[in-house]
Amino acid sequence: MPHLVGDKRVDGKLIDGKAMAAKLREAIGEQVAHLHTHHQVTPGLAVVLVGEDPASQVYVRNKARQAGEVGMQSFEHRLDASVSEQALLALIDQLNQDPAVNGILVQLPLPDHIAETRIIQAIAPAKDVDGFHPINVGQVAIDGQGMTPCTPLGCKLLLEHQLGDLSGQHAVVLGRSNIVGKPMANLLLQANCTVTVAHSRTHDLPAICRQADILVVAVGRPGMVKRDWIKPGAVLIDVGINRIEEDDRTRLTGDIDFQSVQDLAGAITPVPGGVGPMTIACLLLNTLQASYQQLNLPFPDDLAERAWQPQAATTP
Ligand SMILES: Nc1nc(=O)c2c([nH]1)NC[C@@H]1CN(c3ccc(C(=O)N[C@@H](CCC(=O)O)C(=O)O)cc3)C=[N+]21
Repeated sequence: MPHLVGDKRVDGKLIDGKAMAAKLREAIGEQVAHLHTHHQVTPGLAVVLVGEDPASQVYVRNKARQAGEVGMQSFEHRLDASVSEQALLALIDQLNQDPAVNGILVQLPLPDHIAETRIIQAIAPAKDVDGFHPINVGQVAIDGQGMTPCTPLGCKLLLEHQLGDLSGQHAVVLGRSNIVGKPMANLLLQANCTVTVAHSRTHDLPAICRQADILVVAVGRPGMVKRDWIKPGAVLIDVGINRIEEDDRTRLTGDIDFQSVQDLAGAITPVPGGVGPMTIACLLLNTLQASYQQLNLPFPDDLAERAWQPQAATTP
């Protein structure tokens, strides 16, 4: 049944992040080919993994593989969990200097003996495709022009595809991490939403969430958001990726109790197949953008929008 969000009609459907990410990667691939043909440049992404966390290994492998699939060069650096902060800083310095490397991602979390903030601050802001460096955080907060963190960027693109202009919508962001919640709130504010950031200390979370036309949930608690937290017709973005051991196998589930809210929502992202694939596609988008900027070429800002048009046409 159709619902109204503000004055916009949405229709209770799944937001297919996996399909949208595939289209976005296709458009990125065309742009990579263009750079190669006309500027003899192959964008390069360096991914650094410290330690052997199995989930991180899967993500890093996926990032490197998808970079290759769009025609980028990927450089994987795997370091032992016991590596010193100094050695990691030396590697980052080397990647900062390397002209073949346009983007650098250091997979988080890092082992306890390494100060994450020091590592993030060592990455050249122009190559910081995660958008975690204070220069980029500040620039995104000021005017949205900095390198934007991949997950919030992916969520914003999904929302704009669903709703068009987001002006005047009440967006509630549940979670206040530096990686998702805070940058998400800044992006939504930039897009003219009225933004509420709620978190574990917020009084009466359900009542706050019920006000949301747009609800972005990034708390890491499986199924926390229930049916009575939802305004009918709201667009729901589930950033949570929780691994649940069940009947001898691992199941992925989000922070929203999907079954209970599905028919009430205007639209909702599934887990898996929602925000996750868009996160990786946006990492490639940022790497492409970093390459353009390092070459002083104008970046086609509407790339994602065009990727999802019926007859995806890419122009130089
Ligand atoms: N410096 C840094 N940058 C990151 O962007 C970063 C990070 N560290 N550390 C870990 C988190 C996690 N993350 C995910 C990306 C894609 C999926 C993804 O594609 N998920 C699939 C399922 C994949 C699966 O089966 O596990 C989906 O939701 O459909 C998930 C998680 C990026 N992270």
